[in-house]
Amino acid sequence: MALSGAADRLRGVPEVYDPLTDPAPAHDLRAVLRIRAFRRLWIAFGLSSLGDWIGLLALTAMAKAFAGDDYQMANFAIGGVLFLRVLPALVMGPVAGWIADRLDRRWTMILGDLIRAAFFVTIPLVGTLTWLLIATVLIEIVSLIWGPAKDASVPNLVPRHRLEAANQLSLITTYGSALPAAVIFTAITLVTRGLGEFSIDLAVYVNAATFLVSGLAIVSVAEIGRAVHEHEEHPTLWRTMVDGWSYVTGTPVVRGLVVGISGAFAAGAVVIGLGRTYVEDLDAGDPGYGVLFGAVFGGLALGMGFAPRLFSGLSRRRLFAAGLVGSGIGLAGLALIQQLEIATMIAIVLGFCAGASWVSGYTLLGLEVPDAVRGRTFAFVQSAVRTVLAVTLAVAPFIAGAIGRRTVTVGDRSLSYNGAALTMLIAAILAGVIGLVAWRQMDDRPGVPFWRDVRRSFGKTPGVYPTTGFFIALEGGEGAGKSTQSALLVKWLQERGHEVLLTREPGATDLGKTLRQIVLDPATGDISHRAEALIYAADKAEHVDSVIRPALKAGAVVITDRYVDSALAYQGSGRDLEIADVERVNRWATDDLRPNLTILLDLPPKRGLGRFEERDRIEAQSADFHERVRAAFLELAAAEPQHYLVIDATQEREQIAQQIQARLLPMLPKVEL
Ligand SMILES: Nc1ncnc2c1ncn2[C@@H]1O[C@H](COP(=O)(O)OP(=O)(O)O)[C@@H](O)[C@H]1O
Ligand SMILES: Cc1cn([C@H]2C[C@H](O)[C@@H](COP(=O)(O)OP(=O)(O)O)O2)c(=O)[nH]c1=O
Repeated sequence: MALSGAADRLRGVPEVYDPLTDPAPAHDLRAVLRIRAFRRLWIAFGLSSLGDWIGLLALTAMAKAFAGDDYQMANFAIGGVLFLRVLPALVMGPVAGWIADRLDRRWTMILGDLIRAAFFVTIPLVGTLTWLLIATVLIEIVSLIWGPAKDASVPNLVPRHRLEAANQLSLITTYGSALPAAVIFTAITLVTRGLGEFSIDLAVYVNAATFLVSGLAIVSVAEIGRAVHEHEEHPTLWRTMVDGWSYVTGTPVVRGLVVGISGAFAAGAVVIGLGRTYVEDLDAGDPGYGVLFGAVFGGLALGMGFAPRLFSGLSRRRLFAAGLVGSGIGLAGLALIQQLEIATMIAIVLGFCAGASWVSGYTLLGLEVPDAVRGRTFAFVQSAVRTVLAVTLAVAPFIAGAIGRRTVTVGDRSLSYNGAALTMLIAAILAGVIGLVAWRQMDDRPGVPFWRDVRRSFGKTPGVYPTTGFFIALEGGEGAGKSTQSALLVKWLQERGHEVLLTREPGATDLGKTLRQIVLDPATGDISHRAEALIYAADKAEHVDSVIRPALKAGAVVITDRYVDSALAYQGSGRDLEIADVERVNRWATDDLRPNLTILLDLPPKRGLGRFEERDRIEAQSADFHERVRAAFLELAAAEPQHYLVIDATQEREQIAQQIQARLLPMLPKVEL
């Protein structure tokens, strides 16, 4: 890869960026932005989001201006705008997804942006409240089709393992643009204060301009394409809606995700909806509301941006559920602790948890749902989320108002509470319950304690992935078929023109042979577990330094039969050592060099050991030992699916080989012919 790259540079051929061979870790946001098509979509989308927020601020301000001085009228007008913004989603969310799935996604987005720009321009030109409300509905309908078209295109632009980072960026952009939008809006209205109503008109025009530019930016993203429907009959609209609904409700994982994503959203919305009355009860007024609002949004952005990386030891499903429970706990904290400074900090944590949940939920959904129904499903989620938003924003203050402020006296103790706090407490319980249900339904690591996963997240290094050559590790228990598959793999790679080096641990170097002799000979007897771990680690250090790294540097595909995961599984989980300690030693020994792909051949230990008769010192360990080893391998793979291929090794040799080839094909460096 590097050799051909260097040769290309010498010949003056510009190197084509290939996202599949980019060695940057999967969560690297910059790596997604290196993909040109996605970058353009992202810019367009960022502008649309910015416009959306400016539009929200400008239109509410304008509605108030149209309504005049009457306080109640002004509230109705503002309420009307907010309500009409969510109404279309409630009525036609699924239909919008159906339409988005049928249409060319690129043209849907381009036209959608241009139409929205045009509608926005007409609002100040016509200048009546009625038209403002009608235009709001029309703009919202267009947005409803635009959104799913955008969401559904992302998986076609970025490789699977970068989908999470891409979705994270989308979400950060959606909510991150709220702040610059507020600044722009304030700046416009401040600067043009003397111009009266024109000042808000100007904000609306700026907003229209962002949509115009966004539409033009998408013109250049030719890769977006449309969903594949070639051999499919076109079902009726009604059928599609019923199918969409039954698909979402009939697939437990998808159903759990939709419920959970809505729950995360509701937790944030409760704070926004109740925030104004909540801070009033703290005697904090408007600035307090601003701070609380900012805290939730800030936390949300932080959660979306950093949670997956910070908690890299948690699987996405676990992060999703834990985020929900965390939001519930945060809400309960807000309800119980009525002091602005602490409440602000809790609001940040709450936003963070909701954001973490949301970004992992979206990512999981993108991975679970097939391309042909993705538009429909995302549309479904969006309408579910908007419904929840509308209901929460409308119902929460109502409940709070109905409860009012009360003081209960029991004996000589009196307890004061207010409606907003109590409503938050109810919402907290709901969010917590949804989170726990999601956890129970979707946990992909049963039996692994949550806190162990969390602890594992900290102190973890991202690892070094080879940028030249390609590094493959085969892992699995005894007799899983590693030697068999590595031989088949070598043959296949060589046929495709790759330079291949097959090696193994322990014992691939002179030093290694001696160490192997010591550590595997039954005559060695019982040695201290730490000594055993260090011998294996010493073998690895020599192996990486004198065999693996030089071969990778020369551009070869290196296949090793066992690597660091074996040490983590055998010495870490099989023995009584702390996995984290074994990991530190081995990361140091290998200079943190990690395989681009680890192929785990998973087999019940009995079947593997049954495949041969002799036993070395390790193979002779108890059945429990081998069960723990197997579980440890699976756990390692589950935590980082983008770097693993787990294969059911009870299958036929050929079948296994084909699955390995299919996964490797798009990842391998190009061969220079
Ligand atoms: N898919 C398979 N199904 C049945 N037997 C297999 C399969 N793959 C390998 N074997 C046999 O199982 C034994 C162990 O395989 P091997 O590749 O040496 O495993 P490992 O290197 O993981 O110890 C060998 O006798 C091999 O022929
Ligand atoms: C690389 C490595 C292997 N081992 C064990 C696993 C195996 O039982 C043994 C290697 O034996 P070997 O016969 O080479 O492996 P296989 O069973 O795949 O043919 O060493 C560790 O305990 N720690 C390690 O770090």
